[in-house]
Amino acid sequence: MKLKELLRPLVIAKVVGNADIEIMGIETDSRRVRPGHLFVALRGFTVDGHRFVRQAVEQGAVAVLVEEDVDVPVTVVRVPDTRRAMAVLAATFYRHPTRELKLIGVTGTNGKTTTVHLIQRILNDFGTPAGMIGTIHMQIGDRTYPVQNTTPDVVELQKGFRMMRDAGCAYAVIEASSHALDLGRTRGCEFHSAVFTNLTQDHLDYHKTMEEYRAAKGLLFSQLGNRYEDDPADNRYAILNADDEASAYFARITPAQVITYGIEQNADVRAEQIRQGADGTRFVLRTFRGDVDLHLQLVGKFNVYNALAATATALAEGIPLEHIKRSLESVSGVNGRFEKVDEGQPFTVLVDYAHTPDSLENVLKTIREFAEGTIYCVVGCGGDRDRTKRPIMAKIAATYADVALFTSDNPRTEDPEAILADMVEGVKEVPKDRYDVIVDRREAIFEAIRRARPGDVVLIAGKGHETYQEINGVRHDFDDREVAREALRS
Ligand SMILES: CC(=O)N[C@H]1[C@@H](OP(=O)(O)OP(=O)(O)OC[C@H]2O[C@@H](n3ccc(=O)[nH]c3=O)[C@H](O)[C@@H]2O)O[C@H](CO)[C@@H](O)[C@@H]1O[C@H](C)C(=O)N[C@@H](C)C(=O)N[C@H](CCC(=O)O)C(=O)O
Ligand SMILES: Nc1ncnc2c1ncn2[C@@H]1O[C@H](COP(=O)(O)OP(=O)(O)OP(=O)(O)O)[C@@H](O)[C@H]1O
Ligand SMILES: N[C@H](CCC[C@H](N)C(=O)O)C(=O)O
Ligand SMILES: [Mg+2]
Repeated sequence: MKLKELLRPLVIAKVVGNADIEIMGIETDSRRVRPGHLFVALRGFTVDGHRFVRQAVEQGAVAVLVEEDVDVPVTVVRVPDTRRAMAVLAATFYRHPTRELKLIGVTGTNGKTTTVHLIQRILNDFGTPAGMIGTIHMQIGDRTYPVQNTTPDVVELQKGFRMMRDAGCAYAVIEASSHALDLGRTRGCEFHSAVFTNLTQDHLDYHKTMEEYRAAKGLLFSQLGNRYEDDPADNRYAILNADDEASAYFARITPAQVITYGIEQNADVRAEQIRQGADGTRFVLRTFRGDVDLHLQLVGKFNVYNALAATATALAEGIPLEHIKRSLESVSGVNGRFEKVDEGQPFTVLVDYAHTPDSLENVLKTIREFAEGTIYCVVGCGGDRDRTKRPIMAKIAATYADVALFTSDNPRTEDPEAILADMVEGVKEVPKDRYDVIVDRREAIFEAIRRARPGDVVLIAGKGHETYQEINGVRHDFDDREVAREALRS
């Protein structure tokens, strides 16, 4: 696309140089710039992208988008805010793919990945192909692509949506993290539906207060648009958890139609007579399109919520309840969520991505419902993230497990011992025989498995599907499931 065409929707832009040039791609990282690219300089949390303008040009950028004058031998486009301008340019460059796709966004503290997975499964099974972007990867058809963030930045998103469209997708289902919403990574995305899972403590390092955190999530609902047409495909829906008090706020700020789901409160889609068993969870699913008995292979009340959210979303799309039931019942699990590691040992080993107080408590309570013996919980907290959740998570582990082994998660740039000291603050009142501190995660996993006796359960929490451990900016190969398997074999 010609630069001048690309710039047409931008109201305030000062162009120095030739705008009659072809732009082959938009890039925000100088290291990835290729000949023909437009380089966008963003002021980041750690560095100012304007520092890399020269490098970008040396690598072949034919134009740069900046907030300050720079002296480079290519076309310079100066705008007041490169982040905002980039959102406009990316949507224009990729020809507004979210106008040709129905975009469903899922937000909430916990359950986004699981819910996105369930919605995508139902849509695909029904014959309406859906691409997906989230914590684990981007998926289009049988192909997966790595992602750096749960919700990638503006350019990657638009590019991903265009790839989905080219691959024949009718839907895109994405996780919308609060960081992404707050940082404007979803600008230019025209959402068809927005789904809310729940709001509990996390990320207070970034959002400071729960109100700010809620407001960030609210952006997804206020951005929804308000079409009410005869064609249901053009309607907009907000799918809200009736059992979470934040939903009232989202209902207030969204112009879209509201559909509620829940267990405790009266809702449009509800679960009744929930029964947990060794082979999953059974319940009666009551909806505005009829009732049905459901047998989820997923365990835990929290997964009933995820299934309800997915059901409400799919019903809004006109998918028959019988199809929804069949799809949900066929899901055996989600990568790194309540995943069993089985080497034939006489006790249970589970790897789960719980890395917030609420998810850890839910998972441990679920285990308590079926555990016959001692429950061991190996858990740590990530560095460079919400410090205030550390003592709370430690207290939860030591309360709901019989023995907690505190260890490292991804220390990132923090001192692992200091993170553990924050955690131990939370268990001052707890008897010392209920917890231990083992800094090295591998050793902690080995120790828990060494201690386990027949009938016991070992929960390894916090890293789920992750295949690395980030220490001092370096990602080392590390997979809880692999390490557990090694421990079980030794
Ligand atoms: C705090 C935060 O969100 N940071 C994001 C941000 O990085 P940053 O601002 O530090 O970037 P920076 O390093 O200062 O660089 C500034 C600019 O210079 C460019 N640059 C930099 C170096 C260079 O040599 N050349 C160059 O051009 C960079 O590409 C960038 O455009 O922009 C990057 C590119 O989009 C993101 O990958 C990065 O996410 C980091 C990895 C991160 O950990 N983010 C977390 C907090 C996050 O967003 N998490 C949520 C999920 C949370 C949840 O719900 O659980 C998520 O959506 O992933
Ligand atoms: N609806 C839910 N409510 C509370 N906890 C949940 C729920 N669904 C899943 N969990 C727990 O939270 C963990 C993370 O689930 P999931 O990956 O689906 O959430 P997420 O919101 O995508 O997380 P992230 O913010 O890291 O992307 C699971 O391993 C499980 O322990
Ligand atoms: N999306 C979450 C992932 C946390 C995963 C956990 N293993 C950690 O490193 O804290 C975050 O960025 O806070
Ligand atoms: Mg996720």
